[in-house]
Amino acid sequence: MTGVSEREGVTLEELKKKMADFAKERDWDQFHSPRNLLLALVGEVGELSEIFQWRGEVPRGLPEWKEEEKQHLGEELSDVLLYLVRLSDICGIDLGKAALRKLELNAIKYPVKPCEGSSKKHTEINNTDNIGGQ
Ligand SMILES: Nc1ccn([C@H]2C[C@H](O)[C@@H](COP(=O)(O)OP(=O)(O)OP(=O)(O)O)O2)c(=O)n1
Repeated sequence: MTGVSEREGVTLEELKKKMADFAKERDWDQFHSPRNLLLALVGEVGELSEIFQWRGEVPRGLPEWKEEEKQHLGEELSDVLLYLVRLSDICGIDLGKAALRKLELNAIKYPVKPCEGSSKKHTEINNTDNIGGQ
């Protein structure tokens, strides 16, 4: 597609505003209800999954993928992000703040020492252990 901007440092606030403008200009606020947005989000997660479906595990950075395939991946990831941002906005959740808080909670739930090198769920971790490599 031509005339599509590519810029670094985009913020959630900016995406939120652009989605709100996009919907308003089209008189689509009526369709952007929490439930509709959630279903749209899940649909896009399905489309994202299809890209990886049947490929088996793929190496980080997707070195074997064609440029068109990576562009398609970027589009589906963006659909997921945009619906997530919009859903959060419509529900009155500040997604940036909520995500920062969640990161802090994650750090408490998964302290470095017992979790290092382990993919165990927090419910299986004994804080007095240094599990290492499990
Ligand atoms: N009611 C709608 C419909 C679309 N969009 C926006 C958000 C998504 O980023 C994108 C989704 O558009 P499509 O439903 O056309 O889905 P795709 O872009 O994935 O196209 P396709 O399903 O043809 O692959 O458009 C929106 O905000 N509200």
